[in-house]
Amino acid sequence: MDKLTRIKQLVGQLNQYNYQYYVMDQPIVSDKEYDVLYDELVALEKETNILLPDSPTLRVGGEPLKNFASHRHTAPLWSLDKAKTEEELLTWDARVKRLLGENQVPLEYVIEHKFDGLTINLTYEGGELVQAATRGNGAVGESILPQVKTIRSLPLSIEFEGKMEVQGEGLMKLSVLEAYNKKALDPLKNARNAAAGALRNLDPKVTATRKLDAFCYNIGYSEGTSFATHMEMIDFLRKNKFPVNQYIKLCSSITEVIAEIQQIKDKAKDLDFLTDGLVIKINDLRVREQLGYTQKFPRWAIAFKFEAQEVTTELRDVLWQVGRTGKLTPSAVLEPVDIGGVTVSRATLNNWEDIQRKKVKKGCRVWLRRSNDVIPEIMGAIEEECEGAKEVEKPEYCPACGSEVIEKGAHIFCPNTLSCKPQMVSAIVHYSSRDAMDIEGFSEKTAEQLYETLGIKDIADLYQLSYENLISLERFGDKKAKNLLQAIEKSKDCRLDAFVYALGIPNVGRKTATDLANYFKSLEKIMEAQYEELITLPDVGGIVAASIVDFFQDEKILGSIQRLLDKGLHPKYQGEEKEESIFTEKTVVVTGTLKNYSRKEIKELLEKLGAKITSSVSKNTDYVLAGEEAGSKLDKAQEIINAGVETNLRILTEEEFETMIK
Ligand SMILES: NC(=O)c1ccc[n+]([C@@H]2O[C@H](COP(=O)([O-])OP(=O)(O)OC[C@H]3O[C@@H](n4cnc5c(N)ncnc54)[C@H](O)[C@@H]3O)[C@@H](O)[C@H]2O)c1
Ligand SMILES: [Zn+2]
Repeated sequence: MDKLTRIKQLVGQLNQYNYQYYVMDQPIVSDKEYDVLYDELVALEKETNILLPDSPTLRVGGEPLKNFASHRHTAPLWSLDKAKTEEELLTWDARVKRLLGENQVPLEYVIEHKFDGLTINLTYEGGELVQAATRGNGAVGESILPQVKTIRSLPLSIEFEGKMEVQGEGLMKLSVLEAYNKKALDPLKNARNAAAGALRNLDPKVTATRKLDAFCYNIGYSEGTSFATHMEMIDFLRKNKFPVNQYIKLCSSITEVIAEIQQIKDKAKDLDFLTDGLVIKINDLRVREQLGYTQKFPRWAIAFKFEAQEVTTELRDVLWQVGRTGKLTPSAVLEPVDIGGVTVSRATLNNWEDIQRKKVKKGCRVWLRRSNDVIPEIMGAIEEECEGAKEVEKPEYCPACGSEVIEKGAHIFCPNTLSCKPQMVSAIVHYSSRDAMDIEGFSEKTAEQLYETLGIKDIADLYQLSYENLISLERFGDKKAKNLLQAIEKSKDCRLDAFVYALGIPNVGRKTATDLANYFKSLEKIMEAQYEELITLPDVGGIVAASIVDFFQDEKILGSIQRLLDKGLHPKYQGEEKEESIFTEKTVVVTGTLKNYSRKEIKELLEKLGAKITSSVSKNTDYVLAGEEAGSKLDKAQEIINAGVETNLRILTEEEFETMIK
């Protein structure tokens, strides 16, 4: 293909993607796929000097929708040039310095998050928010004032009275998106499009249901004030109570910028809002004026893009796997794809209902998102690319044992708890795991042998195994058999919390098992616990409480537990574990904000160290642990010490505390 043809093809394709992304808020390719084509176009245009008039490299964003009134911005809005590597960043910096020429001042740079939402431009006049608009094509956007007013963090009135345009990004917090998707009939695939789609919805009531947020980062125009630097401008925004993200870093060289990027790059995944990189800007606004703009970007700023955490790929198949509780979970088989530097070929689809809601079919292209290094999740299908795709069939029979399955809520179960192999094998492995009964020597392989060769169909059967049984198994010698028998015997004398965990109650992890043991102190009491009482425990919510109650109402389970007890199992409550420490029996007051502990964490740690925690300071207090911005309690402690009365009271900083417990 000759280059002109390819250029025409790319322009056509990218304009189509732009339309889907900017106008419809329904992208059909990932940003990564878009960027690859865009970069190819930029390179070809440079090489051939051919620039088609409708090339996306000449234009900002997309055209405004006719349904909204259009709004002409006083100061135009721009796109951002981007760098993906340190070299590209250095090239940008060199270009800036070259443009500034000889007698330039040393440059300062600010780094901010690059929020991935919808650009909003807010107009204030006489201290009131009078207009809000999308970026549109940079010169003209859509007027979306009622929609923007649903964002509670944006001020409707401010102190400053001149005319001013404030730019920011409207977004949906990731936790809000997750909560929304749990209930939504039509789950949202991505936080950016969720925010963009909500703000460009004609009905502000719909916008309000999405509970959007915003961060402001620029003043495009302001009457009667001027700022020397970006930092000054940001201060002004903060003073006028605009939502400004707390992260902003001032650097005095490009080397410092690069070091900072290295520092915070990996932390971006943990933020509660979507970002697609960082923005680096020259701090001095007069220098910005000198540098000016290209057709599309400011020359004084650049986006440093991170590796995408969202990609698209093909869903090839869905396999159903049977877990310990008999639940069938769908596991997606994908065409292998690189996501954030890792190649993945499997992903989670939570359950049958999830597959329906997300409208995914075998052969569809799907959106895949990776967060916090867990297994990536399929967010939804690209409906335009599901042609010829086949429905995922709802399993009628267990893939492992062939039993007819049953449905409970959104989930599908194999009811054959007695002879469905994966259920029994994983139940044995869980029961004997270190945090549970700690029976050494139970690999998955061994559990399979017991199931297949010895016909173990119930955990209680483990206590019936004989030396002859075990020695008859493949890869079992005298020593291995004896050790295993001994470990099984030893487990009869077990701790209550370990036993409760070993039972494998759905939604009850090790921590909850310990809490239950500490609270109820005996197996009988836990088995009889009522829902109302369970939910009074600190970390037990409705779902966990209901699982516990249901579990102990199941006849089969009660039978199993009884058989275990008949075999001589004796779960004992051992009392709460407390470490002997300098804090044992000491009275401690915590005040102010600690850097390394939340209130709950420090309370738990101190309790574990044996301290008594109280809330008011007196001369009988032993320690006041004072974090930042400690107030009246710290003053009171100081007073007591200064008064010279007889007291053991000591004030500790967080650092001192940490050295003491080392
Ligand atoms: N998937 C698709 O189909 C598709 C289509 C078009 C564009 N895109 C994506 O969008 C990118 C280009 O889009 P663009 O021009 O809208 O955006 P951009 O990536 O060029 O960035 C400019 C925007 O960044 C935002 N921003 C966020 N935080 C900021 C901060 N701290 N300071 C300044 N600005 C900040 C602003 O809203 C500004 O408008 C492409 O690289 C591509 O990844 C994807
Ligand atoms: Zn089964």
